[in-house]
Amino acid sequence: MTPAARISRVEITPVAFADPPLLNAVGVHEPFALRAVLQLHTDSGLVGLGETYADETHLEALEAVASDLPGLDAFDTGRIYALVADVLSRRSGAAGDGVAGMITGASVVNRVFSPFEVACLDIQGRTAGRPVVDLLGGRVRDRVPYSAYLFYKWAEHPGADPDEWGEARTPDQLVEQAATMIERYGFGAIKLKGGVLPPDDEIEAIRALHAAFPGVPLRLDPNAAWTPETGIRVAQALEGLVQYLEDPSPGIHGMARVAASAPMPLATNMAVVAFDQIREAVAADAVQVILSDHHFWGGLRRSQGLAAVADTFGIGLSMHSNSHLGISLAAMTHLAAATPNLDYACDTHWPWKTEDVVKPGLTFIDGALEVPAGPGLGVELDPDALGALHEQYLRCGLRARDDTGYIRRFDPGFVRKLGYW
Ligand SMILES: O=C([O-])[C@@H](O)[C@@H](O)[C@H](O)[C@@H](O)C(=O)[O-]
Ligand SMILES: [Mg+2]
Repeated sequence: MTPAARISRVEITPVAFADPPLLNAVGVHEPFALRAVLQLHTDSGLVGLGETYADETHLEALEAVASDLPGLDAFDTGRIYALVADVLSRRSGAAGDGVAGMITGASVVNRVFSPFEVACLDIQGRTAGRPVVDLLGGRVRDRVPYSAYLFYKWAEHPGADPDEWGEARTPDQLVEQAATMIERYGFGAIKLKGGVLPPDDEIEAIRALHAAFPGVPLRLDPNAAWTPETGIRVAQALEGLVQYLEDPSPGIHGMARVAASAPMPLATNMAVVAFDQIREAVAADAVQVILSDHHFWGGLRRSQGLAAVADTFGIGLSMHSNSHLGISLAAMTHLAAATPNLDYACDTHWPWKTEDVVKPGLTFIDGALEVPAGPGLGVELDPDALGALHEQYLRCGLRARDDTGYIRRFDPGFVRKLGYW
């Protein structure tokens, strides 16, 4: 019988890694993105890794759970889920939000549980000598395709040197950005983060990408910056040009109005971010693709639960990404490899970062990742890199993601674009 993997100690390390000035509907990325790295130690000397958001309210919730974990078995994730729910129910202000960019309605229990579950699966895999994908039902694909994630961006953070990507404000600059990303990683699908320029400019950008990369599936995601009327107009203008249109308008009802007249599927990581929102979305036929994200859907196994629900209702499944490091990329890859209906190329912010905490890094070939061979997640922490990025966290002074506050330092009249155009 497999020995128990008793958790003896939990370490939570907030880190900051350099992030370019990427624009979105609510502002611009700050010079550093924040993440928390979890290390679950067992009596037997194993260490399981997890990665999650690092906004202060989230860190406090993680710490509260961490102090109750020692003594539990890493195979007992059901019990650990109940413990997370219990710990959070006893904390005032546990619903503290502010972690995931524009994801605000997700379940706090699922968000807090997620990195612990991933770290437990890492331990389970290391104990059994098997990769995490095998604990999720085994691989249904050996290679997981990802998409090129394009952003409008400034050439540099104010006061800093230009970054290697340069400015992107015009269709030509976006085409150049896509060409570089595809040359480096081989991506076979392209997503453009929109909601930055007026919709007609973003339609032009998609037309330019379509002309430059014929046959490559395209997606546009304005993060609900448009009214439903505009969403319908843009959707019709993009007929035949995009694979899906992501979050054109706010809320389940806004999405349902656009969906009724849109010639392509609508995808979301904003209108449906928790299990209790699915019923209403299905009834309204508001979304045709859900972007899963194990960081807020409650870990890898719950994300597979989401996959089963999506399959039941004929809803497609893709994968969402915020800025992340290699532990999360490994977890995303194991999950996607084991989930049959997760068959769109996954999102990843990966090309935008230059620093990491794992070794060896994962390598994209032809736009896809091979499932790490394992055991567990198949990535190892680099203690020096972890220490350096933790120092960077301490020095940089950022304690929560605030794209709006940052952009308003340079553009005081900036307005967040929710149902704006
Ligand atoms: O990082 C960003 O700017 C993205 O806009 C991110 O916050 C979103 O959550 C995400 O990428 C999305 O697909 O909506
Ligand atoms: Mg999105």
